[in-house]
Amino acid sequence: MFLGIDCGTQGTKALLLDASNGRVLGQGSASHDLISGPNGRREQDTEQWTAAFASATAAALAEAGVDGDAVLGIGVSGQQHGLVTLDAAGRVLRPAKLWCDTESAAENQRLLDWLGGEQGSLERLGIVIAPGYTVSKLLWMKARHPALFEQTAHILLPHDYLNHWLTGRACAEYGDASGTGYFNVRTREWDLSILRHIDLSGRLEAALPELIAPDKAVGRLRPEIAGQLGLNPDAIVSSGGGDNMMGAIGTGNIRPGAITMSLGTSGTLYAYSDTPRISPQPAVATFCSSSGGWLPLICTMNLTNANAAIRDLLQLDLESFNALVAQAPIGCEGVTLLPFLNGERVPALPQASASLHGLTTENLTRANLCRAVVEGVTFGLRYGLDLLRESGIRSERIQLIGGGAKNPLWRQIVADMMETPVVCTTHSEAAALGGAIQAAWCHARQQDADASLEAICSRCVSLDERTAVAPVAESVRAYDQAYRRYRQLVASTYGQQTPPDLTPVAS
Ligand SMILES: Nc1ncnc2c1ncn2[C@@H]1O[C@H](COP(=O)(O)OP(=O)(O)O)[C@@H](O)[C@H]1O
Ligand SMILES: O=C(CO)[C@@H](O)[C@H](O)COP(=O)(O)O
Repeated sequence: MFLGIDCGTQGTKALLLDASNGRVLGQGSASHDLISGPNGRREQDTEQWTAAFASATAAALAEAGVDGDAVLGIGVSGQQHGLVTLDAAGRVLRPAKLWCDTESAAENQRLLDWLGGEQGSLERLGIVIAPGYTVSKLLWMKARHPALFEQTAHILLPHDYLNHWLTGRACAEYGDASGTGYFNVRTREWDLSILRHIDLSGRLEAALPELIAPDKAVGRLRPEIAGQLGLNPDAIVSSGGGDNMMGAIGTGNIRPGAITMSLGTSGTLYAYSDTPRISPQPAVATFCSSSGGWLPLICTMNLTNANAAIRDLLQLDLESFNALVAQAPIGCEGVTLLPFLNGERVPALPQASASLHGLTTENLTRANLCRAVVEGVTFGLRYGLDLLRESGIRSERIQLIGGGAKNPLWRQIVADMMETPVVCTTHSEAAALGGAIQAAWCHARQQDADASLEAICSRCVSLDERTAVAPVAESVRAYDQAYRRYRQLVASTYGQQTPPDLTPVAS
């Protein structure tokens, strides 16, 4: 039995997997709050993660009716890029600064200039550092919290922090490390010089966790944690990884040929590659995978959070919101919402705010507003898919995961807007499933050095053909029109900030 945990932005999900037959025996979840502040601050208390870990795990074990002693391994997936700082005694110094925090966008620009711009960043790191990546948070912390910065003895990503809490060991693996901005994705090594540029004292280099390969164990549970969680003290903790890397494993995206799209707090799109094929497109982040290869990825910052903002404004529950989306026609009778509430990573508009266009007395309806936000966030992913395809990535189908994938209408919107068939995997909590699968792989490798991840994925991952939808020609044409309008509006609203490849296309 293996436990997969996914510490996402809005909550933690736990899943108990019988890896011998691929059956998911139990699941649990618990939510987190965001600390929002001025200038795009988005932080979270790490105590919420550990508390949510414990309650989601208890719920999964209870649903399965399984004793925690039966758990042989745990794999932790976590929201990428967040910064957790610990002092020498292992105490958390301040709330975790998250992937969606744009407060350090100016620091990111300064670091990008130091790297020699997008080209310099690509050459040196294999990725273009973007607002939200860990590295700019370090520069921000040095300026804003110098006393805490001086006490920093460990710099960890969210899932590294949870692994440290579980085992007492500070480790990192390549996939999540590649989203820090101080890691070379080609050579899979830390890039020390950017850390030295931030701080000459050597403090940051000394605070780096040890890198391990994705099939290696971080260690075993600390006895007090095993007791607290009611888990087997001999259970191993696998390397874990970023939620997208674990989502790739949990959708079987460990060989070239598939594209996974996640509709979570963020919108992501990624495909496995067995070589570090660095995309010349700055928006495509060629991260490492947590299965031995690479994972070119696109991430939009505003997705279900933007839906939630409109839902809250109109005081709607999820069901009523989805019903209103279904009532409005494609294109929302001319209403377009550019959903960049907290700046945006793809398209690269870190300083943008959201805007609403095309309102008239006739079309200003709740249904059009609800649909306009769903269309607006999905257009960002359409732009991302075009960039991924321009980088040479092909796939005949999109595998859809994340909370939003549960909505059949959104699945059809994705199929029509991307002009590509869509299908969900049987288990929508793909990142938690990926964690459990990786733990099973790591456990198997301890007995047999050749144990294959592919064999476990083929037992545990399947597509749910009942969710399969194909694009409808008439809708594809209607979205194409609406997407042209979206591009024109981005260009006219954000002017010179607009990425050159997002300028309007001729009709
Ligand atoms: N049926 C649905 N239709 C639309 N959105 C949904 C549906 N079910 C869940 N969601 C949204 O999915 C989001 C959570 O997705 P999830 O992938 O768990 O996020 P994260 O991992 O970022 O915490 C929530 O904002 C929720 O409103
Ligand atoms: O920043 C990225 C990817 O680069 C995000 O995808 C985060 O990893 C957050 O994920 P969710 O909470 O939306 O799952």
